[in-house]
Amino acid sequence: MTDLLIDIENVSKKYTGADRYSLKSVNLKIYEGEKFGFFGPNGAGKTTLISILCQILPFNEGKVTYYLGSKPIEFHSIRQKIGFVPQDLALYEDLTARQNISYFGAMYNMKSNEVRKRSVELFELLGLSAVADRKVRTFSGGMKRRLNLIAGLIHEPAVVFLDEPTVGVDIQSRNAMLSFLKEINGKGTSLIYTSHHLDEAERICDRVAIIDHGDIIASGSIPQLLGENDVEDLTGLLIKLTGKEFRDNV
Ligand SMILES: Nc1ncnc2c1ncn2[C@@H]1O[C@H](COP(=O)(O)OP(=O)(O)OP(=O)(O)O)[C@@H](O)[C@H]1O
Repeated sequence: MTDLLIDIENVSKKYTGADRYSLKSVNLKIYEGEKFGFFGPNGAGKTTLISILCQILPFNEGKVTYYLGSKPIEFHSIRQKIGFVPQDLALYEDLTARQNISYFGAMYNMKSNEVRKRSVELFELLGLSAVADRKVRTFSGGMKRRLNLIAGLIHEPAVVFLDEPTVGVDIQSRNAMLSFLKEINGKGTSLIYTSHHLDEAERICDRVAIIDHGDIIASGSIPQLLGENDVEDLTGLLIKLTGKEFRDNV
């Protein structure tokens, strides 16, 4: 087993004014170099958990410990090594793609020549070289998603949190994004990911956790969970474990 990366112990979250917990005593260990996925119905708690792990959101109870080279480390010491690709696009529509990435690079304290060099590589890999000097507001949804991915990865983080990174994109964009994520994972970047595209998850993830009503109801490798539950794929697993009822109309 590789080194521990994040240890989540009894983490609970109740939003201010809410009458129930969005996460209920969540326990989970994530290891260095993993491609780890959170899956579950709408409102299950995936974004809440990812936001807590990125320290964008506080939690009420429990503990999250981060590790580097198997030693516990304060989050602020590894902040620069963390990338976040949010579900809501974090882009400036009136800036060009290149200007957006320069902004994110500066936010991560990168030198401007470093940002330039890396953005040329990433624009090429994700098919944005020809439009790098166009304003983002002229971009298609797929182009914006690809740029959103570059924005979260420009500083070559060791760990990347991705909250539905491919929502609303076509097969071509998705394919380019997934190949790119696999490539950086092959070079050592840990990926912590959530999506409603379960076929995509099957391509990407080593291990998964299924969340429902703020509880982790199963976790393990995909083959292990499919075998234990006697189902063929992640869709079958999710339906078996979380049922067929709608969850977002309460
Ligand atoms: N700011 C907030 N204030 C109050 N409740 C919230 C807030 N954000 C989320 N919630 C609630 O917390 C629960 C978990 O929401 P969360 O967005 O984490 O789910 P999710 O699994 O990411 O859902 P989806 O798949 O729809 O994105 C839901 O019941 C949601 O209504």
